[in-house]
Amino acid sequence: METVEYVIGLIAVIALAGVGALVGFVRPRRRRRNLPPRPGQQAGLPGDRRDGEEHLPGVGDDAEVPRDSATRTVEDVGLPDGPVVERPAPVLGRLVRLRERLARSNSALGQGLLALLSRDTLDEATWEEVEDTLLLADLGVDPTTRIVDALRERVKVLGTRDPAHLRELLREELLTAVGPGMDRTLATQRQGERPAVVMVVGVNGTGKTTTVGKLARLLVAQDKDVVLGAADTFRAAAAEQLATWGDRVGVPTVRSDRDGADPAAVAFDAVKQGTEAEVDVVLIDTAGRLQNKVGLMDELGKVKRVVERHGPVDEVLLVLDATTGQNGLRQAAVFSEVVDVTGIVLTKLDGTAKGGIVVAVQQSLGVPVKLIGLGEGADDLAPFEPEAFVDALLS
Ligand SMILES: Nc1nc2c(ncn2[C@@H]2O[C@H](COP(=O)(O)OP(=O)(O)OP(=O)(O)O)[C@@H](O)[C@H]2O)c(=O)[nH]1
Repeated sequence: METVEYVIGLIAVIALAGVGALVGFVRPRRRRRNLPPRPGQQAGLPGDRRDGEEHLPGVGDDAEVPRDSATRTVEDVGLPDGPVVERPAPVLGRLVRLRERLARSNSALGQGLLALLSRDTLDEATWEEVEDTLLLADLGVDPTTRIVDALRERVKVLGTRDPAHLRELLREELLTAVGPGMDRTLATQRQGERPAVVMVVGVNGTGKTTTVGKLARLLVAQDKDVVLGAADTFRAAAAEQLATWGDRVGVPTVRSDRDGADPAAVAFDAVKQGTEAEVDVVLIDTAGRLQNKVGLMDELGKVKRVVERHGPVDEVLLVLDATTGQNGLRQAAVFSEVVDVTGIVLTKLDGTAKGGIVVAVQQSLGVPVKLIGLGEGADDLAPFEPEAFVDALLS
């Protein structure tokens, strides 16, 4: 009997221990199930591991739960294709778009002349004022005398006092002075097996690098392939500045790794690479130099001669800052002797009342103004159109 009681007691103890153990194991797992789901996790999502059971991390779990979710490919996350290339503004009608800038800065010329011609009497004193207005706008003495003489004569012969008619006469005379018949085409067509080569020259700070950058955009807008040559090796930041302009429109820049490298060598390489790449145009930026520094002017002549080993330089553009007025004419004459300037770029016409410099510089050099700068914006460079220019002055 004692043995039976002993066995029953032993079974009871074992059973109690078993229940206790079961409770101990089951409780913690229940508690875990009641935890809120992790953000974004729902039942049945790939985060659930144990054969249909939800899994939330707990003390003692592996630090990392293996993922069996489909990995997203690069295409799925939509990476950008490459650097964003800008689309420059169309070339056609640029001057018309920018006419406000000209009209604003040159209102003394256009509106001033119209006001004088509309006076009740056109006496000697009034004609003198007309003359002064033209001179103040930097037209130069000869063109001013010609315009005033022609206007006086026509007003006298026609006997007109009608403002609209007088405006028309003034427009015609200004247009004649600006030279509507001059050839202003930029030589940017490929020449047989080689690209057109354009060199940009001028004194410091006139806007050469900016002009090369803007011109590259203008050519890209005409669907031309362009290479830039950073032959301004004087100013450390110039090559960087040029390359940035090029990058914006997907145009490569040939430059030297070294500051102070030989500008002729850089220009030569630019034309070589442009030829190999079969581009349409190679644009070469050069360092600013004062016209009275003989050594620097000689160096410029050398750059041109070295480039000419590949073939002729098709266009030499002299950049003149319109705000410097008559001083620009002296620069123009010296540069023209050294590198045979074929076209003028007048920059900063948005910031000066001296729009007449267009007439003066053409008159003194016999070289046409081909482009004008009308602001610091990337597309604020326009091909020069005499009619649109005069209309802007008189608007
Ligand atoms: N308002 C105005 N500013 C201009 C125009 N063209 C150029 N500039 C500004 O003129 C300044 C000088 O331009 P750059 O292109 O650096 O001149 P640069 O001739 O290359 O200078 P250097 O290399 O030192 O000789 C810059 O601040 C340009 O933004 C323009 O048409 N209008």
